[in-house]
Amino acid sequence: MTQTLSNSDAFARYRPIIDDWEAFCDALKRPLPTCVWTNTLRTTPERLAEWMRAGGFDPEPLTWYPGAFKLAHDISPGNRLEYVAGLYHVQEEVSLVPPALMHVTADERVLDLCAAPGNKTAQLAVAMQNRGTLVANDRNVYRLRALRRVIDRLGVANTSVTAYDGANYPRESGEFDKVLVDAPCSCEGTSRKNPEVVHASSVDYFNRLSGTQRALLRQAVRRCRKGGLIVYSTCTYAPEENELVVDDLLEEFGAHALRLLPARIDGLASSPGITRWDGRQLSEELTRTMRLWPHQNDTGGFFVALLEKTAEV
Ligand SMILES: C[S@@+](CC[C@H](N)C(=O)[O-])C[C@H]1O[C@@H](n2cnc3c(N)ncnc32)[C@H](O)[C@@H]1O
Repeated sequence: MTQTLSNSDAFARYRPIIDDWEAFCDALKRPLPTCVWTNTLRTTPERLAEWMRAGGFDPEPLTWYPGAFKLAHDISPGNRLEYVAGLYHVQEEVSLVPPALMHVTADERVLDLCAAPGNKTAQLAVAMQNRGTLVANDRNVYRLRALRRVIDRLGVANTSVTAYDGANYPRESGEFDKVLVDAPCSCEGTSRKNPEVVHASSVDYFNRLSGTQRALLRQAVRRCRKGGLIVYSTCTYAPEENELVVDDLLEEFGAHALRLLPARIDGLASSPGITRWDGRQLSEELTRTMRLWPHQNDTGGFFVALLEKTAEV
């Protein structure tokens, strides 16, 4: 007989670190709203909102992210001509957070180390207004095809694509002002749209993934210039893949070379990262990281750390 594992059973280990367990469980039972953002290379949020209303959508502007709109969960915005014409992109609201914390500008050199299928690359390229240099890397060449389709549709022209193992990203690529590590993870935070992730999770699996995650974050720090920023993110709850990874890297590089900056966004509810897990005491600095639980903003779940490299390593 197949046993059905409910979300609340699977995630019970997180009960002590969730501010409102009942609200968390209720949120997981609800369908996930859809979210779109304006491609400001091609149009304005006002015109996009008009087209959406004319098409029978009821776009609700996100207060914390200019040009993005929440739509009802049963809408298919990927079927519209405006989508094909690259006037907007469809992306889960909480997935907008890591690039938003990077505050990229048009004169920077930016590396997206785990970029496919390109949602955050597209967001960064548009935020840079198609200027500067953006490198989108992923070791999976099949997933890179999807990334190319996304950036072509949106008219992105400042992005080069590479297919290295990010853990060995070549030194010859030079230094970057900012590096994003949107790491491969156990994806627990996507259970509202992919219920099967609940069955795949185990502490062994988290620990296996965390080896790759440490290696990717380590290389991101190396490839970043002194004074530059690194964002580490996952769409999972497991502390083994989040605070524990960041804590290890803080210790490895030392306080003189790497420090956490507060990861917070006005208008977006979040919780601070944890400083104790499974008997292990972590750096107090970890409270500067950001946990986004599904019930806080009616989204999926995410973890984000914002790091500054303060010395050559
Ligand atoms: C969470 S997904 C990235 C999602 C993407 N940032 C976006 O917003 O569309 C993680 C990606 O990491 C890639 N990946 C896994 N191991 C990698 C490695 N060692 N080096 C580079 N990319 C890797 C996977 O192929 C996958 O595309």
